[in-house]
Amino acid sequence: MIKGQIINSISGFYDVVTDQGKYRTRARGNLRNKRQKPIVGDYVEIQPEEATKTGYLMSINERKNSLKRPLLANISDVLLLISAREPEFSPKLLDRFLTFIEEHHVDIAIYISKMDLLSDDEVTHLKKQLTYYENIGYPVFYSDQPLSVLKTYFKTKHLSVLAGQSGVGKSTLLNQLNPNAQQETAEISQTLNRGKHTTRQVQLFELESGYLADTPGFSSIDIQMIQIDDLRDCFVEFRSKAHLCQFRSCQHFNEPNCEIKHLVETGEILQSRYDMYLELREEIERSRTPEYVKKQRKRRK
Ligand SMILES: Nc1nc2c(ncn2[C@@H]2O[C@H](COP(=O)(O)OP(=O)(O)OP(=O)(O)O)[C@@H](O)[C@H]2O)c(=O)[nH]1
Ligand SMILES: [Zn+2]
Repeated sequence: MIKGQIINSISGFYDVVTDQGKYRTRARGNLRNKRQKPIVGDYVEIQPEEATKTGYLMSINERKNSLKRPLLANISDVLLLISAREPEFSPKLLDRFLTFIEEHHVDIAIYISKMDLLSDDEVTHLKKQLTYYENIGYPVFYSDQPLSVLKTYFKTKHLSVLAGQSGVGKSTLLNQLNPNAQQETAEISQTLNRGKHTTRQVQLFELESGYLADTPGFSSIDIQMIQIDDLRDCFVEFRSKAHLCQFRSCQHFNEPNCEIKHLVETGEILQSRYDMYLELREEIERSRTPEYVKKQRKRRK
């Protein structure tokens, strides 16, 4: 029996990378009976068949975390791509994305693409805007920096996920980081066209150390599934200062002696971030999904 990690899943086959190479495996019957469905990112044990580099997937280790869209386990961080232009940079959109991703309890870094479309003044302005985000703890990268800066960051990560709206440059960046990516994608599509009932989960691409996941479908921002009481914790700078509020359960809304509201007044917390918090609260309140249903769905995760 050997240990490895699933890096690809196509039509019931799981490609598992181990110290001894890659094996194309199938889930063993007992896994299926237990209704344990392996997903990309899972650490597993396999029974290898050396001659054919195939094997059986015998067991799945407990997951550190998991995402639903894309379906992935054990991710180390999300690299959120936002374009400086085309589509135009919007702090509101950035805040929405951050909130939505924070809800999954993963590390987040920000990458600003298409910096070449800005004038020098616009570059200065945008970078100034983003220092706030760096100060609250998000690493920020820019497409006008050498790629080596981003590569150094990835050296500390094992399984990263690229996220962002359509057209921001995810594929472009992926191809810069891994020049084989385009070819790998083409090969996978070819395999898929040949199969009949093909379902593709998500594809991992190799980086110098670790993997990067391309994410079809991570572009929608489904704020509605966040429970209203959890929303405040999706704002990192609120989270780190909330212990200074008078009430532990403070929602930073209309409670007295709220440190967060105080910090908004002094300018230490960005007014636009606080406004977004209120906006999202309202959106969640207006959503038709009752809180008890969300709680149930959350429990099932
Ligand atoms: N000027 C400029 N254009 C870029 C940059 N990055 C990407 N683009 C262009 O933006 C367009 C969209 O890029 P993609 O890499 O396909 O974007 P994507 O995020 O993968 O889009 P989806 O596949 O729809 O999710 C393409 O025409 C790219 O050539 C950049 O840094 N500068
Ligand atoms: Zn408060």
